[in-house]
Amino acid sequence: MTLSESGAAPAGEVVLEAVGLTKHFPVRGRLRDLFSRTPAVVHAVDDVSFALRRGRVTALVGESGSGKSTVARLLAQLHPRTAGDIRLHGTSTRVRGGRRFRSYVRRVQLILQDPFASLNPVHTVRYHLTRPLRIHGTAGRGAEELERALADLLTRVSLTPPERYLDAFPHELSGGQRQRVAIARALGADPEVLLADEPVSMLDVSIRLGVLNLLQDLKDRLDLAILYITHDIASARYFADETIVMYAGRMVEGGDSETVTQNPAHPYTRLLTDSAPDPERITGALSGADAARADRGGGEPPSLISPPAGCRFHPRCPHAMRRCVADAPPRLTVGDRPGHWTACWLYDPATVAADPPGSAAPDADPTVPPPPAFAGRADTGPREEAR
Ligand SMILES: Nc1ncnc2c1ncn2[C@@H]1O[C@H](COP(=O)(O)OP(=O)(O)OP(=O)(O)O)[C@@H](O)[C@H]1O
Repeated sequence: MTLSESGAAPAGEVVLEAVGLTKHFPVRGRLRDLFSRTPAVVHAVDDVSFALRRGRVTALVGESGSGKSTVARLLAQLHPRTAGDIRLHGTSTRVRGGRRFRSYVRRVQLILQDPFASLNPVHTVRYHLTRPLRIHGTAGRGAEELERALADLLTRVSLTPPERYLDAFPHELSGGQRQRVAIARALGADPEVLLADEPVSMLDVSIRLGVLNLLQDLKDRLDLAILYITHDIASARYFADETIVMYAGRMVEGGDSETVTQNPAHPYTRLLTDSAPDPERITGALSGADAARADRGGGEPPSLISPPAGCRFHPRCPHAMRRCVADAPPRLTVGDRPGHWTACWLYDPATVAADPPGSAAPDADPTVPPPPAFAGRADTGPREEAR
C-alpha cells in the first residue's frame, strides 16, 4: 500500500515541523576555551521554524555554510538539537537510535547530495533496495513479492526495464541513474517526508532537470512532503511551492516560491536572485563552486563562532541602519501575497523613519536602490508574523 492510498493525512496537512530549531556545534581544541566559562560554539542553526506539508515541496536556499544541511540532519534526527522542537504530525519527537529511530526513519527519509558516496560500490542495486524493504517491513512475504516490490521501486524512479538495473553495481550506472537508485532506496521505506539535500548539485547539468522532474512526480503521485535543499534559487522557483532563504544559520525570508524569487524582500535574497537571474540556469551555465562564488557577490558570510549581533547580514548590507547592528529583526509580513515574510528592519516604518536606510552600511552606496518590495511601504504599519 502506498502512502497516497493509505490516506494517512489529507493533502496540504503539516507532516513535519521545525519549531525554533537550533544547533550549536562545540569548537574543540581551542586553548583559550580551557580557561573560558562559555566554550566556543559554531552557531550553525538558530531559531529555525517551518512546516513541511503533504504533497508540497519546500525549498531551503542559501549559500554554502548557511546551515541548510544541518537543518536536514536535525530533521533526520542524525544530530541531537541544542534547542527547539521537531514535530511529526504535531507530536514532539526526539529519537536516538534503536526501534524508535527506525520507526522515525521509516517516515522521514534523507537523500544525500552525492550518489557516488551514498551507494556502496561492492553491492548491487538489488542489495541496496532489498535492505530498506526488509528493515521497514515492506518486502512482502516471499521471494516473488520481494521481486515485485524491487521492480516496483525501480519503475517508480523510471529505471526500466527493472531487470536491466537490479543486478548492476553502482559503477555501471551514470550519476543520474545512481541518484535514482538512492531515491528508490528512500522510497523503499514508504516514507511521508523526503529530505533532499542538494539532490542534483553533483549531477551533470543535462540530467538535473530529469531528476527534479522525478521528485516532483513522486510528490504528486505519493503525496510526499519534500524539503529541497539548494544554493540555486532559480531551481527553487521552478521546483518548489514554497521557498525559505537562510543566511548564516537564520531564516531571513519565506513565502511562495514565485513571490520570493520574483519579488524578493530581503537584501540577501536580492543578492541571490541577482546572481542567478536566469531561471533556465538549472539546465546550464553555472554550477557547484562557480555558483557558490557567484552567490557570494558583495562579500563573505560571517564567522559562525562569533556571528554579528543584530541582523547577521548587516556587515554586507547596503541598506544597514543602526538598529540592524544592534537588534535581530523579527519576521515581518511584506507585500500583498499571503505568507510572504522577511526578517529585515527595512520593513519596519518606525525604524526607517528614525534612521535612513544605508546609514550604518559598511560601504554606503547611495546608488544602490532599496528592495522593490520595500518601495512605498514606509507608511504602512509593521505586521509581525505569528510564528
Ligand atoms: N559536525 C560539525 N561540527 C562543527 N561544525 C559543523 C558541523 N557540521 C556543520 N558545521 C558548521 O555549521 C555551519 C553550517 O554548515 P552546513 O553544512 O549546515 O551548511 P550548508 O548551508 O549546508 O552548506 P553547504 O551548502 O556547503 O553544505 C558551517 O559553518 C559548518 O562548518
